[in-house]
This record gives sequence, structure tokens and C-alpha cells, in this order.
Amino acid sequence: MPVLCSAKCGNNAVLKRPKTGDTLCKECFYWAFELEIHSTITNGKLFKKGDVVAIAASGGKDSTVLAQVLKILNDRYNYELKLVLLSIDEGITGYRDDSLKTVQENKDEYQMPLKILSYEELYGWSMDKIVAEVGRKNNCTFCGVFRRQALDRGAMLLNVNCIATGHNADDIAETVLMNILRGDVARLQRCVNIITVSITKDYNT
Ligand SMILES: Nc1ncnc2c1ncn2[C@@H]1O[C@H](COP(=O)(O)OP(=O)(O)OP(=O)(O)O)[C@@H](O)[C@H]1O
Repeated sequence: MPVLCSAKCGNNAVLKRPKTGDTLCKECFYWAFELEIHSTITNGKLFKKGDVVAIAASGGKDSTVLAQVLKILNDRYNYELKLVLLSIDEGITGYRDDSLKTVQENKDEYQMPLKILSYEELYGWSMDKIVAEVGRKNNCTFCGVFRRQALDRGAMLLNVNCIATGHNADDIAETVLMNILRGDVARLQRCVNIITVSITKDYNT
């Protein structure tokens, strides 16, 4: 038997949110999800009017949702942000080259400027070359460190005030668990203090 949307809009619910227990229709879920992110942004004073914000766009689901939601909220609540997409091409054949096509589509759909920076142009090394040199075992360390720096360098080139990255509740849980397993209490504390936005958890359920 169909369950009614608990927002009392009269539509049938299509999902039950694990976070709140609410049963919602698609439209009310979108509205609630966007409103929570808006509250996080305003309560945390994450941006100020006129800020230029680089959305770190990998072409994956988290950063694609991030770009869409930031655009919607910027228009709806007049944040007056300038949003730009910043993508890092690590040079992983068959992986990043595919996802960069999605970023190109995001650029057109959301009407945002896009800057793509590659490891090759920044460091003279692509991940394909690094893997050929060091093997597959430790290449994630190179990739993560290089990417973080590449995003910072992109941010400097674009003269932005903030970089926004997409993370979901599973990512946060993973970070907390890793910090516990490492016994890194300082980081654990910082992690718990961070106000986080759950970007895709509800889409996955
Ligand atoms: N190549 C990249 N270029 C720009 N930003 C990136 C890139 N890779 C990761 N990011 C940023 O870091 C966030 C977390 O990246 P992670 O590798 O954990 O992927 P993810 O959780 O699967 O996210 P996504 O679904 O957006 O790929 C992304 O959402 C994005 O904002």
C-alpha cells in the first residue's frame, strides 16, 4: 500500500530517509536536502557575497550533485557567488578521461566556466607514467598528494576564495574510522568538529 509523503503534500512517498525517518516524495526530498545544505552554509557562514568558489569537479556523483546544488542555492537565495568548475586530469587512461566528459557536460548545463589542469602540465608526470615507474602498490599516495596540490594551484590561478569538494556520509564515516584505527586523536577531534554536508547518502538509499 502506498505511503503518503510526510511533508503532507498529498503525493506518495518514494523513499524513507535513514537520517530523519521521514517518508518523502521526490520533490519534497529535493527540497529538504537543499534546505539542509542551505542551513549548513548559512549557519557556518561558509561564504560571503562576491566570493569566487571553485567547485572541485571530478565528474563523479558527489561533485556533480555539489555543482548542481550550489547553483540552485546561489540562484534561489542570492548568495551572489561566482561559481567555477575546477578539474584535475591525473592522466589515468580510461578513467579520468571518461569522467572529464561529464564535467564538460556540467559546464554546459550549469553555465559555469571550467578550468582543467593536468598532472602532466603541472608536474611533467601523468599517473599512467607514475604507475609505470613505481607500480600499482603505492600510487594512491602520489595521486592524493598531487591532486590536493593541483587543486590549490588551480585555485590560485583562478583567484578563488574557496574550494568546495563533494563528500557523502560514507566518506565521513570512513575518515573517522581510519583516524580511530590510526589512533590519531587530534585528527579525530577535528573531524568530529567539522560541519559536514551529506551530499549523496540519501540518493543512494
Ligand atoms: N580529479 C579531480 N578533479 C577535481 N576535483 C576532484 C578530483 N578528484 C576528486 N575531486 C574532489 O574531491 C572530492 C572527493 O573525491 P573522491 O576521490 O573521494 O571521490 P568521490 O567521493 O567518489 O567523489 P565524486 O563522486 O565527486 O568523484 C570530489 O567530490 C571532488 O570534489
